[in-house]
Amino acid sequence: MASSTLISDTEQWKELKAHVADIKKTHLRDLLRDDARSQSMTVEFDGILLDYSRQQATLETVGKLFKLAEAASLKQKIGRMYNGEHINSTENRSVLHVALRASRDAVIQSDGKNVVPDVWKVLDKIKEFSERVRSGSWVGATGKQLKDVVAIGIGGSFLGPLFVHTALQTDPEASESSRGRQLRFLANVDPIDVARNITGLNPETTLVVVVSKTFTTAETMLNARTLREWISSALGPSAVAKHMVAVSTNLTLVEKFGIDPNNAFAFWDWVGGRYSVCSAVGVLPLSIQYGFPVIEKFLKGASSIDQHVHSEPFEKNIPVLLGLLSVWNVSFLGYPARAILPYSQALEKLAPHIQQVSMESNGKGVSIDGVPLPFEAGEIDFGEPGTNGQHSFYQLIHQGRVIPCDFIGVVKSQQPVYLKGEVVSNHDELMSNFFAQPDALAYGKTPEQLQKENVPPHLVAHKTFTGNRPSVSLLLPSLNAYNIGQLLAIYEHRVAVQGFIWNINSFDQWGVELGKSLATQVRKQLNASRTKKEPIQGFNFSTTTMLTRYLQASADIPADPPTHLPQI
Ligand SMILES: O=P(O)(O)OC[C@H]1O[C@](O)(CO)[C@@H](O)[C@@H]1O
Repeated sequence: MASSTLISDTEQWKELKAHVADIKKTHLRDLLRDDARSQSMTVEFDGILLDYSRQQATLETVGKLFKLAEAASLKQKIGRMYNGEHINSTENRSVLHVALRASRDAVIQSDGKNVVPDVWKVLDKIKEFSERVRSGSWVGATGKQLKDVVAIGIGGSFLGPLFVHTALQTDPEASESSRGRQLRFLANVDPIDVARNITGLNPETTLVVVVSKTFTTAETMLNARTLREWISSALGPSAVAKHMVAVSTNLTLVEKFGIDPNNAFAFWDWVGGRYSVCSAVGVLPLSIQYGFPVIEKFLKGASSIDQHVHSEPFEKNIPVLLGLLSVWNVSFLGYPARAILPYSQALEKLAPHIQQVSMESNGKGVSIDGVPLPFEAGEIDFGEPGTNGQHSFYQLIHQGRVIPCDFIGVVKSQQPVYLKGEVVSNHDELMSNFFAQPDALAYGKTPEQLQKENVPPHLVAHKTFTGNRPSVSLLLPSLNAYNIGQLLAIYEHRVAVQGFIWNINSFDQWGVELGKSLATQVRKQLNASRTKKEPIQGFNFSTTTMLTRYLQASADIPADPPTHLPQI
């Protein structure tokens, strides 16, 4: 496909469009009778089992999707990513998060330079620094050990590390190695988030890690200044050197902020924010919390999937299959959302993280060449761990709108519980639901079945489940650092695959800029109105009314208040 051609203009896309009518005639209830079909829709790699037999798809559909992948030059695009070409064309950058978890001897080029030695230089520095903090050879300004870490960052500088931290917290090895330590995340510029983060912490024993790719993000920088004040008002300004470190691509601004460049951990413009958890963004705070050896396992898990995506034929390639099926669901079957449903409480932050990875990457309206898309790209991602979600939004998924679901299960619980006399273990109870829900969605329940059960006629319609609702199931052997890395990389690559098929740029995010610049105008107005009583100017009636009310109702706040930090 020539780069300026819309994928929707290709024969392969049109064939899939025409094929939708064939699929609409089928029901998963019938498709699932064909064991040979189901068997060929099961793929295993490195301990992970993917079953996509509950997709509204036949083997013919999958064949057509592979042809679409060919038309979209998917293999070549994946290759171009791994070769360090500037596939993020609107920012003129390579996209090389795979280099962040490559082995020490790998060679991955960006702009003619092997970037792997730079990656390992930073990883070695993190290993050394995290060991010093953990062992107490790096202490705070008053000589006390730094037991607690507050990581300040937002978006990609927050969600990925929070996901991995939450997933590791209950892993036996990780929880053992983090005994006596706390890791907190300060993301929102809301001062309540500051209050929540510093409550119960002592500046003397706290290390603040400021994480920002650009080191200009308004929320992060204000939070960084706030915690700098928290430290220096308690321990004196010179304490900042011992209590604040940074992760950024912009080391000049780090130094300007007052953080010693020796205590800064670099990453590079070829790492997108939402793909940065495997850089110092995630590896530094997580290594301080859990120790570098645990986090190295996480990187190895992600690397295993990186190699799989790059080399495995599409028929057996888990992220490619998942990506193609998502394109099928969104662009052909017209399902705009996707539910991420991990049957593991440890994965409670997976959906929020993937929400950014997916929606910031693929929520685009034009092709990579700037041509408006005549089809919808991207999807609405949301989710909750099972079984909690079952008692919340599953009603809509079962009887309301059709939402393709990702069911993620784990064979061995991080924290098994067995109670003598119970029918099954607590984890088996959880997993009973993991196995049941996909079939409930696929098969549904017919009026005939209900009548046989003597359901009163006036309730039959209410109790009918139409079924034919698609899902995929992913079964992980366990949930240790390695598996968490695998899961992360599966989702990262799946999202990229979708973008490659849609021929959009999944690696820029211009859509976040407009709101930011309007907030700058409001910030200026608030300052001018509070300090110089300047009238509100340049806003429409609605915003002017709201701003007026806000300023009038908070007129008791002094124009130049003294520094005040949360007191709870
Ligand atoms: O790491 P930074 O530069 O502070 O950016 C934080 C986040 O802000 C965004 O630019 C969106 O506003 C994300 O893409 C990014 O992850």
